[in-house]
Amino acid sequence: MAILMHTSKPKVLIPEKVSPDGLALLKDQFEVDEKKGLSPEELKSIIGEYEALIVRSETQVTAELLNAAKKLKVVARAGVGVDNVDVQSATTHGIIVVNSPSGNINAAAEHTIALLMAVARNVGDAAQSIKAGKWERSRLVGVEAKGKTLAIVGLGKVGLTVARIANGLGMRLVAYDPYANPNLAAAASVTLRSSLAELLKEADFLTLHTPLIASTKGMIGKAELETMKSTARILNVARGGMIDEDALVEALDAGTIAGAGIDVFTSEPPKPDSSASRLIAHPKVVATPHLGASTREAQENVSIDVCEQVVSILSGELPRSAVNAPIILPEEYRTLQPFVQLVERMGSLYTQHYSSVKVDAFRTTFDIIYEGKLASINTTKPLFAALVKGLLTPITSSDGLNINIVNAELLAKERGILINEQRSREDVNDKPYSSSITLRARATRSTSHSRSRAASPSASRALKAADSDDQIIQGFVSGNKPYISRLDKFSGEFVPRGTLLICRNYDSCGKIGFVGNLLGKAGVNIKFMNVAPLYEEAGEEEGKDGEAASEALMILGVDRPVGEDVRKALVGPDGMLEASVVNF
Ligand SMILES: NC(=O)C1=CN([C@@H]2O[C@H](COP(=O)(O)OP(=O)(O)OC[C@H]3O[C@@H](n4cnc5c(N)ncnc54)[C@H](O)[C@@H]3O)[C@@H](O)[C@H]2O)C=CC1
Ligand SMILES: O=C(O)C(=O)COP(=O)(O)O
Repeated sequence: MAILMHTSKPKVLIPEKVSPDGLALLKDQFEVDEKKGLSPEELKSIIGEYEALIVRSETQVTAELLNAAKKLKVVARAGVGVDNVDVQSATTHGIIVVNSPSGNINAAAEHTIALLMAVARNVGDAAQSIKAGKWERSRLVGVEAKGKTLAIVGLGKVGLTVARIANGLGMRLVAYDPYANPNLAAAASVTLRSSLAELLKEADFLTLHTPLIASTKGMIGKAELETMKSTARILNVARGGMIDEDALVEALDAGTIAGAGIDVFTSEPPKPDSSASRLIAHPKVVATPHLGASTREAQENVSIDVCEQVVSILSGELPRSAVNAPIILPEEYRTLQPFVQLVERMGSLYTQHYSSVKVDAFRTTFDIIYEGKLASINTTKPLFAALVKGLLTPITSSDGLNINIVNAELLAKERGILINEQRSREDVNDKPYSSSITLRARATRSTSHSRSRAASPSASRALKAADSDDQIIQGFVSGNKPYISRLDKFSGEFVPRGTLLICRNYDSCGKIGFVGNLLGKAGVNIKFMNVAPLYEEAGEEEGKDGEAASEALMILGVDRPVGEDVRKALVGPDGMLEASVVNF
């Protein structure tokens, strides 16, 4: 079987300014191309070479760009908002989108407070005036934050951080967020309002902290502005497009809104004569060029956060903050990660071993049984994906198929693979591990539903009842290392790593010498060898001389790939019954 290997380092494209702190993590393993100022056409023409793309808010990651991306496995957004990424299209292509959900929250919240104070005390106007040689003390009298009502729309991570800082300024805090956690709101001294209309009426300062989505687009328009106090000031460090820029300019001109501090615009950078440009030019507006996340600290945080995730994804591990995949809790992540590796290797061992010993041995109906502690975890989706990846990667082109938690279910279905997930409550207290996994390929196609989660009373009872023609692989994790503990009817522990030669033979003298001799002639060194005897319930078979003979499995770790000619030469009347070569 052809095993595909990368001959060159995977490539990562960074078309924007991303802090070098994270990029340093990539440079050893990947080819990192920082290419700023690319036009959409230029980006499209080169994206096909890259496995990872790291962006901030300026690069538009469109469906058209993703269509041109032949090898892309991850789009990493070094920040929070993914409104510049076509996440749906990425999902369709099996491309994981990750972001840094908390790396720049503090920066965005502090910038909001900076704008609040700047607007309250006319800092922008005063700075320009004094630089122009003026001394306008009476025109530039401001207002205090203390005692004023800060109305927050969107009480998520940034909104809550703004609330906590504003609480320290002595502001009265109210918020509108239909999905807010009331306990977190109360702990931050925020009173929740049940409608936006109610909130707007009482705002001295209004600040927006929602994502730009259908329900927030244009949420502050002419009609909303008209319900606000004429002394109210508006802040936006979330996204352009949530406030109608023309309506705000009109209200500022008419004096029905007192001022605004704006960091984000409908077009960035603003086009000349656009509504964004008019808003920026307005004397009552303090404007900044999308600087919310632009602190050294935040850029370092988000860069390290997403680069670590790029490394994880390109190494076949789970990302921490996938936008288009189920979120794995940190404690679950720690539990699952070694099992993800185990399951992927079990799947890969299955495909490589069985299709090597018998061409048509690959089956499409599998039971995967989680036993012990693993049986009580909430989500097994990453394990399911790892199994599909392990099963299919050895028989597909690694460039053509990018299997991950986003698309595994769909790909399994497309290939007619049924995976029936079961949880066994069987006690594993007498074992040297707390969880184990059994993969069973059924001899006949079952009608069971893919990803069904039937709880099985006991994995070993289920296996005892199994068809003798079922193919079985069992494994466990110990000290974070994956072990295979059973392969078919043989039990014996080995680590699925490097190149393994797996031989089935009658347990008689001279077999080890036979294999060693042949491998030696082929220049292959044996690094280690394990012998796996028959599993306790498996019976003995008749040897070639008619006597009852016991079979055993020999697992040899070798230092280089074993050619198909050598593998074939190992099998014969004086040698092995079967031999397979497996690469991890
Ligand atoms: N200017 C900048 O450089 C930065 C901007 N941001 C932006 O700030 C915004 C908030 O970010 P996070 O706090 O991290 O997000 P988050 O997801 O933690 O919070 C968003 C909140 O908005 C609420 N929400 C959603 N729809 C709503 C609706 N229709 N009405 C009221 N509330 C609604 C949600 O329930 C959630 O609590 C995002 O748009 C993000 O892109 C974030 C960092 C830097
Ligand atoms: O994280 C966000 O949502 C931001 O808006 C920050 O954008 P930036 O990375 O500074 O282009």
